[in-house]
Amino acid sequence: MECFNLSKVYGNGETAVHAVNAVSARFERAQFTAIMGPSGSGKTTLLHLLAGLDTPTRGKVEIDGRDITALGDRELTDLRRDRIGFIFQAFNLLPTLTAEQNILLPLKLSGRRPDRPFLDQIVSSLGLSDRLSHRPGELSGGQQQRVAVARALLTRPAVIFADEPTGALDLATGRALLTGLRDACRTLGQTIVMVTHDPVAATYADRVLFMADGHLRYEIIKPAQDSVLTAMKSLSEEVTP
Ligand SMILES: Nc1ncnc2c1ncn2[C@@H]1O[C@H](COP(=O)(O)OP(=O)(O)OP(=O)(O)O)[C@@H](O)[C@H]1O
Repeated sequence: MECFNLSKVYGNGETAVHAVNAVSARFERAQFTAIMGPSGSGKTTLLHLLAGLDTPTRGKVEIDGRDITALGDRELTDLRRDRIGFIFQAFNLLPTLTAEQNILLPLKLSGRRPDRPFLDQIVSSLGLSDRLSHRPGELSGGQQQRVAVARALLTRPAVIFADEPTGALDLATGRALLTGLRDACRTLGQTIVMVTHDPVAATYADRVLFMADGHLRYEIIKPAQDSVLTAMKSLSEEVTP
């Protein structure tokens, strides 16, 4: 996946906000990228533009070599369903379906058959085997989050987008989730893009992109906690006069 000169402006005239400003970046296959930056720096907006959930004011996004900003609504919906996985903080599970039905729903909607051995592998690696018949309301926050991860992985999407995926989880569950994402990236070749405020979560990624005021400012390859903290500190000092 790649984006070129991507910009998003909200509003116009004096009140215009350049939420994302001329961002170009490449996200390789099997690469796990974390996006960090101060509050309001444009992280979520960038994620939404990359995922085709929002349309840019300028620039373009290519997934699998296709310019998604040039697609019609129908094609974009198909692409999102078939090639993109989402893990958001509000897990978007359907309350009336069981965990298993929730996991299988995207495949069902696209008329594809589930790969049972693959489903079993994902479910057991996420520790959900004995929870499949539960409805979301009968699961803990961490379990619901893992159901959302299983649902995202099962379709074998080209790219998985995660917005603060560990935000609502306790430490151990959060770490398990990040390990699961990193393993999926390695073994299934998925591209992962994750917005996070947590410097420890960022160290699970292959690289961290730092945003400030809508711009991409730094890139750290193979992030360690101290290099991430140093970059965060220097950005927040720039932003807070
Ligand atoms: N729908 C919108 N209309 C107007 N302004 C918006 C809209 N969405 C976001 N913004 C503005 O764009 C800027 C970037 O917002 P964004 O949510 O992308 O930041 P963020 O880095 O994800 O922040 P946080 O870490 O607080 O979640 C902010 O100034 C925000 O107020």
